Formats: sequence, structure tokens, C-alpha cells
Amino acid sequence: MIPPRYFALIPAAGIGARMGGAMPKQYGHVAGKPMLRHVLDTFAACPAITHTFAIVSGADPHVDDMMGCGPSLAGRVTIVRDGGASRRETVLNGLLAMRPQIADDEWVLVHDAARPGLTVAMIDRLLAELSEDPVGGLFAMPVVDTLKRVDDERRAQETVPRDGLWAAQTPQMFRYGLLRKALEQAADVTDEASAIEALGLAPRMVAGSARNIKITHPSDLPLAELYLKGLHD
Ligand SMILES: Nc1ccn([C@@H]2O[C@H](COP(=O)(O)OP(=O)(O)OP(=O)(O)O)[C@@H](O)[C@H]2O)c(=O)n1
Ligand SMILES: C[C@](O)(CO)[C@H](O)COP(=O)(O)O
Repeated sequence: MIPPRYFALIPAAGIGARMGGAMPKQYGHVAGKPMLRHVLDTFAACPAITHTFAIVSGADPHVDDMMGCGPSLAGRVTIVRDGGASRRETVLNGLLAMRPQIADDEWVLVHDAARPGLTVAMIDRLLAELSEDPVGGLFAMPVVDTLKRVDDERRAQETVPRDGLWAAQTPQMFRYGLLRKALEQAADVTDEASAIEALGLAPRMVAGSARNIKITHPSDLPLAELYLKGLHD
């Protein structure tokens, strides 16, 4: 029996509103290279990943320059120019584009273009932990801060018990057929695991890493630089 293969899907069609800047944040440089290029180079360097699909906006004017700023990724990465108005739509469009190359029981790792700190070793660890899992799962980290739910005036209304709370990261790894069905049926979700949970299934958490930071605001950049320059494990 041929073992199922692993494919990466990188949603990269956002505008980076919270980051600001002249271009979408996935093209902003961190440690000398565009954020999205870090991600594509990592997946291309991972032998266990059969192929990577990056989903960008149909009108994206930056992707060709990004693909040209380093060794060729031909044969390892396909750019799909079909981003959607939401993350969910972008990922779903990517899954549809992948259809001719992937079977329903094969794995899709969905990873934010905004998380350039991912390493090949982390990908291998995720596969080792989840490749036999009946549902799939994701990187996540236990919440360590005390959480407050606040009102419109930023006053605490409730302290949310943090026992059992984990902060989701990516990759989020599910079999193609299940993920596509879940996203087709989901309301607008902020991650793929939410759509899987809406089917009544329980994705498994795998301990992530602080280096797998999602670059959202300008204040996230210095820490990401430290990790990507190898100055901090
Ligand atoms: N319509 C969208 C929205 C987001 N994303 C992607 O989803 C990932 C995580 O989203 P986020 O960090 O929110 O990025 P943006 O949506 O670009 O940021 P903002 O919400 O600040 O605009 C990013 O790689 C982003 O490019 C996408 O592919 N399509
Ligand atoms: C998928 C994710 O990174 C998990 O924490 C997060 O939900 C993405 O949220 P964003 O608002 O699209 O950045």
C-alpha cells in the first residue's frame, strides 16, 4: 500500500491591515528575506512535503519578485492566483486548485504566510505526531497569561479560566477530503480546526514553539528577526 503523501497550502492573500505598510505584510522582509519566502523555502527544504501551494490574490503584483529572490522553487512550489475575501475562502480556493494532484485521504498542512519562524524539524515533528491520527491536528501552545474578557470601555468583566486553554498556531494538518468538506460547510472561521470541530470532531494539539510567532503588528518584527537570524532558539 502506498503511504499517503503530505502537501502544504499557504494562504497568502491577506492585506496585512494590522501591520500597515506599503505592501501586504507577507512580502515584508524579515532577516533579509520576504516573510512568504521564508515559509516557502522551509517547506521546499522538507523532504516529507510532496508539494507546496501558495494562494495569493489574483491581482498580487509582488509574488513574481518574491519567487525570484532566491534559488528556484520550480517543481516544489505552485503559486495559485485565487485568493478569497476571507482566509476560509482562500484556503478553500487552494484546496480546489489542488484537487487534480491529491487524494481525499492525503494530508494538507495549512500554514500562515505570516509565521516565517517554522522549521523543517517542526514540520517533521508534526507529521510524526499526527500522521496516524484519525482526525488530524495543529501546533498550539498552552496559554500562560491570565485572560480577561473586557467591555467596550476596556474594563474587565470576567477572568476566563485558562486551564485547558491553548493558543492555536499553524500548520493545521487534516486529510484533504475532510478539510474540504469542513470548510465548504463552515461559517467564516479564523482557523481550519474550527471547521473540523464544527463537524463534531476533536483535532489534536501538538506543542508548538514561541518562534512560530504570527507576525501581525509592527511590534512583532524584532522578535521574529531574532528567531530568523538564529539569535534565539
Ligand atoms: N482573505 C485572506 C485573509 C488572510 N489570509 C492569510 O491568512 C494568514 C493569517 O492571516 P492574518 O495574519 O490575519 O493576515 P492578514 O489578514 O493579511 O492581516 P490583517 O488581518 O491584519 O489584515 C496570512 O498569511 C494571510 O495572508 C488569506 O490568505 N486570505
Ligand atoms: C490560523 C491562526 O494563525 C491560528 O491562531 C489564526 O487564527 C489566524 O488569524 P488571523 O486573524 O487570520 O491572523
